[in-house]
Amino acid sequence: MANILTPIPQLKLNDGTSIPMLAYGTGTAWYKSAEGGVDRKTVEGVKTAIKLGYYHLDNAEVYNTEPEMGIAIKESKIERSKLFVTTKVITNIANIAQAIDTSLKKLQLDYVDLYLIHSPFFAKSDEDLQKAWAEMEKVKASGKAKSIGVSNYFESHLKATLATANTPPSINQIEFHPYLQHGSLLPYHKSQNIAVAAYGPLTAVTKAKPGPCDEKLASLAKKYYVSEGEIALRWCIDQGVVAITTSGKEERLSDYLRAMTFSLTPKEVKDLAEIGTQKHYRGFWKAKFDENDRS
Ligand SMILES: NC(=O)C1=CN([C@@H]2O[C@H](COP(=O)(O)OP(=O)(O)OC[C@H]3O[C@@H](n4cnc5c(N)ncnc54)[C@H](O)[C@@H]3O)[C@@H](O)[C@H]2O)C=CC1
Ligand SMILES: O=CCc1c[nH]c2ccccc12
Repeated sequence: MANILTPIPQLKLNDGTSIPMLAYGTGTAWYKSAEGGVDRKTVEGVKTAIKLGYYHLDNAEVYNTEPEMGIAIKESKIERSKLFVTTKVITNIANIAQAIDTSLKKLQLDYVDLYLIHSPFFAKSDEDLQKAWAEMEKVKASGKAKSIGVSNYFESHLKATLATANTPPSINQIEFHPYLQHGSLLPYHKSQNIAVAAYGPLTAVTKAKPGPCDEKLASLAKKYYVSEGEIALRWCIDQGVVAITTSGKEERLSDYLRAMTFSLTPKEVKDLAEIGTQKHYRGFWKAKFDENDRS
């Protein structure tokens, strides 16, 4: 089993802070459909991740796993400053000031490193996006979030937000893998100095298999003596994109860390990207994207 021999690289955000480029999320394999008692399996999952060196933890109010993450952090006895904790707001988007307080209480933290608007689909107009963003800026000013950002935003949502923002979003967390590259969205982020984080980074080797990338992923895995999943994670990181993954299996989580021990060449990144355009696959928020597509 691999341990964290090579440190996880950090990406500098536009507000001067740094974010670890590999994260452990509690939204997919772990989320609870309703609030309830503490789920010890989730607590142990987060503790295992921290033990292995996953110091970037991703959460959201809708996952109902903030209490478990809070307990895991406490029980891990890890220094707060070593962790990078993200959470997101959507259910309580109408009262962001209260939502951050509730999340912090559940997480047993004084601040989060990153606070995100989970999706733009609550907004009926650009003004709704702009008002919500102004509330996010207040959260940052209060010190309850070191950085603020968005998730699942199209270019049009970012443009509307930037039109009135005093502080631009630091990051947009989107589904990103070879089968969902979003055309010009990544270059747009670069032009605005907004970072990108990928959820679902393993999709090409899990849910979207079989696909046109299979052969390339297999040959790269053979070349670097790693699994195809580690190639998929590296493909994000080598493009400057933060990868957010998860697993309930310690061995798998440990293996993902091998993605920190090599890099793909620019040609390998490009080849996989080109092959990936032959297939389109979206795993999350499908109905919302179909309904709202104005990209
Ligand atoms: N902002 C947003 O709207 C969203 C955010 N997220 C965040 O991203 C995190 C990761 O999202 P995922 O889509 O789960 O990431 P992912 O694409 O890395 O997939 C991880 C899943 O793949 C499974 N897996 C890994 N290797 C496998 C293999 N060889 N064969 C079969 N299955 C395998 C793992 O057990 C795990 O369940 C979430 O926990 C959440 O924190 C996820 C979805 C939406
Ligand atoms: O964050 C995206 C995926 C996800 C997992 N659990 C929920 C609950 C409600 C909305 C989205 C999600």
